[in-house]
Amino acid sequence: MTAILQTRALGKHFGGLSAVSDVNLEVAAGEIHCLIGPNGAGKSTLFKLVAGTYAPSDGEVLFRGENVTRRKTYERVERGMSVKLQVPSVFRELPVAQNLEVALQRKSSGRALEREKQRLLEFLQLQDDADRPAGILSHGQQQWLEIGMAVALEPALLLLDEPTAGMSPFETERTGEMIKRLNAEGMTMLVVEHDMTFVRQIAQRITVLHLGRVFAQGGIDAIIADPRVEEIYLGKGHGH
Ligand SMILES: Nc1ncnc2c1ncn2[C@@H]1O[C@H](COP(=O)(O)OP(=O)(O)OP(=O)(O)O)[C@@H](O)[C@H]1O
Repeated sequence: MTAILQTRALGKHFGGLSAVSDVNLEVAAGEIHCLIGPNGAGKSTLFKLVAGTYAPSDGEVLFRGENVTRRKTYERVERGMSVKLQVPSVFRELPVAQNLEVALQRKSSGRALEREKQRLLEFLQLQDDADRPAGILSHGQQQWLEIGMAVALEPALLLLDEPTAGMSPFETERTGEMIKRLNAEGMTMLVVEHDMTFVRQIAQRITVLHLGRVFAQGGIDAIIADPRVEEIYLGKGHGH
């Protein structure tokens, strides 16, 4: 397995609270890797450590073989990471197409940019909304637009924090299809997600966090069949 992303004994504490401890995560090039776990397990904190939003208290982050632990988010983006956070942060006043242009300008210009913009609008099924302000799109469409803006950077690794939060089952399923299509084209994904139906739809490998630590790791079938994983979701794992 070639790991595109690795964390080594990664930890983050906030004062006396250990949000993430001793996490060794490996994301293989080409896979869709989901990060799951009960509320407060440390998923968002780990995500922010990988993205460079937080500096770790302990340990290292390696991306494409390079130690990026001290690198800022934009430096990680320059090296091929792209991040979509949980809350959509599109430019609400700007038309949908122009939002994509802003992102595409980092990689292309002229006719190539135009072509790529059309391709993305189609991919996101937002062609009919291209000239409307992004702020009037539905919540789900805004999430898609933001995925499109992250994808515009042509990342090797796309980080998605709860991409289906607030979506209807129909929108959730379509989001899964989009993610699988991007993955089939070669993009590696690390996805934090609560919705297990969605995780089943997309995940190839899963890391389960519990109380800030890696609780289980493996293929989707093994994780779903693991009674210990079910227990922590039911809350029985607490206090031991
Ligand atoms: N900025 C912060 N300052 C202090 N404590 C924090 C901070 N961020 C997270 N925590 C704490 O760290 C722990 C892990 O939180 P985190 O948000 O990473 O978990 P999570 O698995 O993403 O949870 P959820 O599924 O509810 O989003 C929690 O106890 C949380 O209260």
